[in-house]
Amino acid sequence: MIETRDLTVSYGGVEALHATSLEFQAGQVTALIGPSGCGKSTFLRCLNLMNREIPGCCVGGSILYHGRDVNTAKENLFELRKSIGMVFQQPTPFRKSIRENILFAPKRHGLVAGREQEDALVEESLRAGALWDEVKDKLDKSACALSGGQQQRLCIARTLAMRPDVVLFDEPCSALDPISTYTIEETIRAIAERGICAIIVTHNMEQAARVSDRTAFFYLGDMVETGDTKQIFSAPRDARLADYLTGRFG
Ligand SMILES: Nc1ncnc2c1ncn2[C@@H]1O[C@H](COP(=O)(O)OP(=O)(O)OP(=O)(O)O)[C@@H](O)[C@H]1O
Repeated sequence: MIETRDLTVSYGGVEALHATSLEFQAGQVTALIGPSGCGKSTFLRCLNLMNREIPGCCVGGSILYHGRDVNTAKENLFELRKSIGMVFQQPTPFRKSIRENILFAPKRHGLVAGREQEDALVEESLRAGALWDEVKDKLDKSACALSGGQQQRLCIARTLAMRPDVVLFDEPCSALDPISTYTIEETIRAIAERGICAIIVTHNMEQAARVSDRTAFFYLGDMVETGDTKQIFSAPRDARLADYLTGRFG
């Protein structure tokens, strides 16, 4: 679905991510793990070309999305981000109603026409975000009145409303309590079961083990080891990964 080849990122001429080649499949969750500052978020942000908006940031190498290199100046970001959605660490609802949060991007892209289609998309997206039952009677209320966990699920639902085939999660649970975290992990699994490629940056090793099929470990700007999550956690090959998993650093 999406693949990087020799991807590098530098900020102001200093390389923060060294040549990284990784592949991500449809229907799988991949966790990106590693100590603070190792380049996980930098890597994730490349996949929907977000680093491009950071002054002084330079991205080299290839990002193949359905086999097409999107790391080119002519790539249409508006179109690309329709299919590669992103959920951030802090929930970022718009200051609008729950319903308008869901419909904002689909309307801009002309994906819905008429009340019937809008209602169907709102319900489908909120169900996929595991939020429908809690909000179905207050769709016109402000999204900002929801709890933090509900806001994050709304942001997931809003992303899914665009029917993306890749969803990037940058530490989506770090601001949430354990129950909200559990619900979001279940939602991420359900998203992958629908065939979406989900990629999650997390500091929480238990979360990576629970939620992901595959894991990639980053260290000081290098992608050091990748493999099936079970293997990574039970039989790490690289000594730095083994140390990280046993809490010797990070
Ligand atoms: N906008 C930026 N400008 C300059 N340097 C940056 C920027 N963003 C990240 N960096 C640098 O790139 C390196 C990797 O940072 P990045 O945020 O990708 O790491 P991370 O593994 O996601 O860390 P954390 O887990 O703490 O979020 C760090 O040295 C960081 O200082």
